[in-house]
Amino acid sequence: MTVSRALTIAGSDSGGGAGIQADLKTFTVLGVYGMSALTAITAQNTLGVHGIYNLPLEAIEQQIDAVATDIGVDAVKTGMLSQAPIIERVAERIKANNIPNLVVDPVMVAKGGARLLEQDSQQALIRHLLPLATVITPNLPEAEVLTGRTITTVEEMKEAARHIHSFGTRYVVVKGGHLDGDALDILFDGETFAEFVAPRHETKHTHGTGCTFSAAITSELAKGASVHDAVTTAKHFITCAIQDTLGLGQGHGPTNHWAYGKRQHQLI
Ligand SMILES: Nc1ncnc2c1ncn2[C@@H]1O[C@H](COP(=O)(O)OP(=O)(O)OP(=O)(O)O)[C@@H](O)[C@H]1O
Ligand SMILES: Cc1ncc(COP(=O)(O)O)c(N)n1
Repeated sequence: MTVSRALTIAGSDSGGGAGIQADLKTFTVLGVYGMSALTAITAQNTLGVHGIYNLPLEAIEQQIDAVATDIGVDAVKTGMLSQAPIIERVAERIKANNIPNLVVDPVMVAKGGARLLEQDSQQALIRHLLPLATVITPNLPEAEVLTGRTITTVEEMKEAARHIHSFGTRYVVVKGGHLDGDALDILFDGETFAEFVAPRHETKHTHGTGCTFSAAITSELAKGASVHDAVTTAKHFITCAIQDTLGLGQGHGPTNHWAYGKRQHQLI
């Protein structure tokens, strides 16, 4: 039996809705063997982030090298990388281990408002990580930071995708979760745009949607899918996960990682 292998390089969310935990759940549901390299431990629940503890660069490097040199990695995603030295070290180890199919989720601020990427480190993402990336998946506030422009329309999302593509990333997905109306995401491959639309579901339980979406893209790339097909599956996965809410916690609760599998099962 051949198994596809995916690695997440991200922070731990003790509440289980975002970060490493969301990624590993997504990998498992999509039938991919999941591995992790932790960059930080957060004390977090649905009400917010209560503490952030970055791991030493040495520990981050050893985790990436350990899995890459033995088990192998078919696709990798990055999530919370909170400081420029962490970004630089992660980029260096991805390159040194020749890890293919890099999906960058440029996590900057948690839903509750806590800063997960230091402001003076944003340029390091552009300089060190984006040129290595197959796909980058900014939400609107992240796309605004990366481009220095305000984004309020689909046309402006497309302009932002063009701008971000010029940093060297092969594909750009600008997520429209923060706009009003349908949940519309744009995929740009350097020449053409594709749109992925789902009805907006009115819910406060959207903690970790970006992590889950990018982990689903990573899973599909690990299995050999094209970027367009990977985004199609990821959109379906996250739409199911948002619609079939678990209602956990007193604040922004997690999405439902089982929902996509349940839906597929019902279709059989
Ligand atoms: N209320 C909603 N209903 C349906 N789809 C949504 C909703 N909110 C977000 N989405 C979709 O979820 C995916 C993630 O987008 P979003 O903009 O929420 O990412 P994000 O802000 O990075 O998430 P997070 O910061 O929570 O990790 C996108 O495909 C987006 O269109
Ligand atoms: C460890 C970690 N990684 C990523 C997020 C972003 O998710 P959200 O924006 O939904 O809070 C988070 N809160 N925690």
